[in-house]
Formats: sequence, C-alpha cells, structure tokens
Amino acid sequence: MSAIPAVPRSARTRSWWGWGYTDAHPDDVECAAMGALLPGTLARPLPIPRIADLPIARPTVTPPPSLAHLATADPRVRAAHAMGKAYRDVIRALRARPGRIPDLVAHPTVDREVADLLAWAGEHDVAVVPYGGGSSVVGGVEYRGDAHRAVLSLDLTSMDRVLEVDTAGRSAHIQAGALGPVLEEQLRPHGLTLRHFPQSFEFSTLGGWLATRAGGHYATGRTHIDDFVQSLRVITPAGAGTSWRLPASGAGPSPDRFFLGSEGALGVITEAWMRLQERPRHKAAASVAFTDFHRALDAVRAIAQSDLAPANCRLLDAGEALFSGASRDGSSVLVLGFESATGPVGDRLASAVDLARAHSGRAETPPADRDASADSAGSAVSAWRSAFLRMPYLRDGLARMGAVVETFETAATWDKLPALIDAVRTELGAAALKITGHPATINCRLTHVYPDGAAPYFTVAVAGRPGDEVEVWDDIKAVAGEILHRHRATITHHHAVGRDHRAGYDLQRPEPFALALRAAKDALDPHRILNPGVLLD
Ligand SMILES: Cc1cc2nc3c(=O)[nH]c(=O)nc-3n(C[C@H](O)[C@H](O)[C@H](O)COP(=O)(O)OP(=O)(O)OC[C@H]3O[C@@H](n4cnc5c(N)ncnc54)[C@H](O)[C@@H]3O)c2cc1C
Repeated sequence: MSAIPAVPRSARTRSWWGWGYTDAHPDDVECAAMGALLPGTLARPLPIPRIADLPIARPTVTPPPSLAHLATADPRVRAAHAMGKAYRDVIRALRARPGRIPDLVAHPTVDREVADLLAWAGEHDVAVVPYGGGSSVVGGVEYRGDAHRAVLSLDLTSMDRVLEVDTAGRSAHIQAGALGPVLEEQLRPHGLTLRHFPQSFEFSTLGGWLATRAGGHYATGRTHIDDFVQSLRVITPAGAGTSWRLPASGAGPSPDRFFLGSEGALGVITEAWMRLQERPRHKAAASVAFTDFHRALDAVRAIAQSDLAPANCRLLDAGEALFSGASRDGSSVLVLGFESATGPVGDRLASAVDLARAHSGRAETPPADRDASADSAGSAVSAWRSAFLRMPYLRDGLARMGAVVETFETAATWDKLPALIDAVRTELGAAALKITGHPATINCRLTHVYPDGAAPYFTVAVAGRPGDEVEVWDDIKAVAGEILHRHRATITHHHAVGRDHRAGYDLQRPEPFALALRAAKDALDPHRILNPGVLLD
C-alpha cells in the first residue's frame, strides 16, 4: 500500500452557466455560423448571462457556528450550484430563469462534517442536494418546488484524495469528490488507471459516477462504473456504513448495487475502493464507411457477438458523421478502436474490419498496432474524437442562437433497435416540426454495444420559439420518452433518472421494486431531506 502526493488543480475558469472552461466557449462569430445551419434561429447570439441578473434571494437559514466555516452564501457560488449542465439548464441561465437557487453551498472535508450537516438539515427542514461536478443532464442537482424551508447544495469536491493504492490487489481507496483528472493524476505514478472516461470526465466526480451509474466511453467490456466497485462508504441520515472489500460475493442482495444509481436520494457516498487496470500500451484504430445504416447495424451486431471486444465500436449515422467531419459523402461511419496493456491488438482490429466488410462496409486496410502514446490513426477516427470533446461547447453556442438541443440515450435489444431508431427519426422529427414550426436535425450514434443489443444516442436540434425554449424542450422530451416507452427501450442507458426522466422511470420499474425503494427511503431518510424528487417522491 502506498501514500499519494497532492495534486494541483486547474487554474482555468469554469463557466457557471455553460459547459467547461470559459476560454473554450465558441465566440459570437462561431455561434452565428452554427445558427445559420438551423433555419429559424436568432439573428445574433443571446448575450453571455450575468449572475447579477438572476433573482437570488437572501438565504432563509443560517448554519450553526460549528458548521458555519463549511458553508457559503456567496451568490456566485450559489448560482453555479443551482443547476446541472443539460441544455435545459444552459437555456434557463441564458434566459435568467434558473429556478430555485440553493440558500447555501457547503464544502465538507471529512465524513464527520457530512454527517453533521445532514443532522442539522434534518432538524431544520433543509433539503440537501449532493453535488459532485454538477454535470447532471437530468435535473439531478437542482431543487424543484417549495416543500422545504431551505436548500443546501452539498459539494463534495473538497474530498478529492486517493487515500491509498493497493498495487498488488490493483485497487485504490478514493474520496468521492475527486474529479476525473484529479483522480487519474494521483493514480498515474502507480502505472494504474480507473479507465473510466465518460464524455464529462473533466468535470464530473467519482461520487457522481457512482450515484448515477455512469457509462465510460469504451463501447464494450468493462465500461460502466458499476464494474469497478469493490466497496462503498455511504453516509445517510440514519447512520453510516461501509461494505467489505471483496473481489466478489454471493451474500444476498449487494449493498454496493443498492447504493449505485441512488442519485443522492438515499445517502451520500463519501469513499469507494475501486478496481484499477494497467494503462494500455497497445492501440489500433480504423474507420469503416457504410451506404446503408441498417447494414451497418448488422455489422456492429456481428462484432459485438464476436469475442473481439473493441474498446471503441461507435457507429455514426450520416448526419453525425457529417457533423463530426468523419465523412462528407453521406455515408454512415463505424469508428473501431482496440487497446491492451499486454499485447498487440492489430489482429483483432483486422478481424473486426473483415466482419464489417462482410456486411458491405468499405474500409482501407487497417493500420498496424502502434504504441499507445502515438497519435490516433485514421483521419475519420481523429476527426470524430476531436468533435466528441468539442460537442458540449457547440451545444451551448447553439443555445445562444435560440436553438433547442436535446440529447438523449437509451438501450434496447437488437430485435427492437432498427424500428426504434426509425421511429425517433420520423416521429420525433414530425413532432418537433409541429411544436416549433421548423424542421429538426436528428442524428444518431451507437455509444455502447452488447451481444444482445446496443445503446443509441440521439441529438435533436431545432430552432426554438424565442423565450419559450424551455417549454419546447419539455414538449420534445415528453415525445421522446413516449417513443422509448412504446418500444420498450430504457428511459436512460447512462444519463440517470434525476427529475427529468422520472415519468419514464416510474413506468419502467416493477411495482414491488418501487415499494421497496419507498421503504428504503423512509428508513434511511426519515425527514425526506435527501435530493427530494429524484428517483421517487
Ligand atoms: C457534456 C456532458 C457529457 C456527458 N457524458 C456522459 C457520459 O459519457 N457518460 C455518463 O454516464 N454520463 C455523462 N454525462 C452525465 C453526467 O456527467 C454523469 O451523470 C456524471 O456521472 C455526473 O457526475 P457529477 O460528479 O457531475 O455528478 P452531479 O452532476 O454533481 O450529480 C449527479 C447526481 O448524483 C448525485 N451525487 C453526486 N455526488 C454524489 C455523492 N458523492 N453521493 C451521493 N450522490 C451524489 C447528485 O445529487 C445528482 O443526483 C454527461 C454530461 C454532460 C453535461
């Protein structure tokens, strides 16, 4: 077991209202150029919002002297903790309609302080919203309604240390508030990695990943945060507990599984022992073009059902391929990638490309295996990768042009996928036209693939009704949820339930399970202060 050095934090300024760093936001010219691609958007971008324009009331509670040093009522901090980072949040900031802003933001540094804050909140009818990186896209970190006297945002990011690394057992004891880069930087000296890279990696935390059952960007194999959990420490209003560190256990229902995905409604995750991996040393990537998207789906299914296990197997439809620069001729593109810490992967890549060719894919001969530190192979592959990281910034630029942008993801079995994807394109497209009077762009990519199905991710962009973008988004979201439900596709594959997916989640979960969840809430959170409205009422 070894001790871990401290890690410096980024000096760049994070946006309080939009994605990422302020210095990476598209400027007015870039926003206008994007808006010009969508008929009906504004002539010029909405101004960058100012905190001074928000309706920020004075806090209605004061913490006791013993906890006062942990909490702030600074309007800038409170505004930055009022919402997550969905389109809906960004447009509400732009339109100065943030909803209820927390009265206080607390930054506990140890478990005792978390427990004391929960006890104080329970006694004073203060709702507590656990907050990691604040990258929720489902209304997970905001408070809706007025049932509580006050709202406390419980920011865990001061608890961001890797406490211990067990190199022999390839696992690490990590505090829940560590942001992705902070966590990986502390593991790097050990040659190990958690290898969990959601698109939001830079601005989301271990605790947030665990509380939402996040999905990393690897297409197959171990990519869900669930796969890496060895043990969890959770603090609830009814007491704290830590599960045993075990490689596996068949002792009844799993306590870790119980808290995974609990979204701050059942307790606060403060620490976890996580399984690690060696850093990959071999990589190989290639892209395959398809004229027919449905043939491409068949190719992906064949690859997913083989034993090749690609790290990346991302099928982009023609719109998505065009937008990311992976193709300009109307083809769908399959981006394939392999990596390994132990041996060359070029043969696996070649076999996957052969399978794709057998389903009418067009591919160059794949490049040979290369050192993992080398630059990406293939222009379509690298074009897609850069676009992937830039996408959230562009979404905010489109929001400034008054566009409505909704991204939603799901998963379904192979027998249902083609009809589901077609229905989203046609039915949601028609609904968006009816709601806004403008044609929508709807793109699709597969983010994760399984032997028995896959996870499609949709992006819908359409000009909004100026000033009513939130209502338009809500209407489009409701139609999308209805289509998913009708096709027996999950309301979310990795974005969580939060408040925005409640209707779909309530329909999806079996009633005895809902009963058990309500009973668990009653037992663990008797004053109903933990993230009210998330997962259940
Ligand atoms: C641009 C963008 C890209 C994204 N890409 C992905 C992706 O690739 N894969 C993916 O899975 N998701 C993705 N997301 C969604 C989001 O990043 C994930 O849900 C992430 O896991 C949230 O982590 P966070 O630390 O930001 O949590 P927050 O947003 O702060 O919180 C999310 C939920 O977890 C609860 N919570 C947070 N910390 C704790 C804790 N310590 N204990 C108990 N409850 C807690 C909160 O109360 C809330 O309900 C993306 C979001 C954006 C904006």
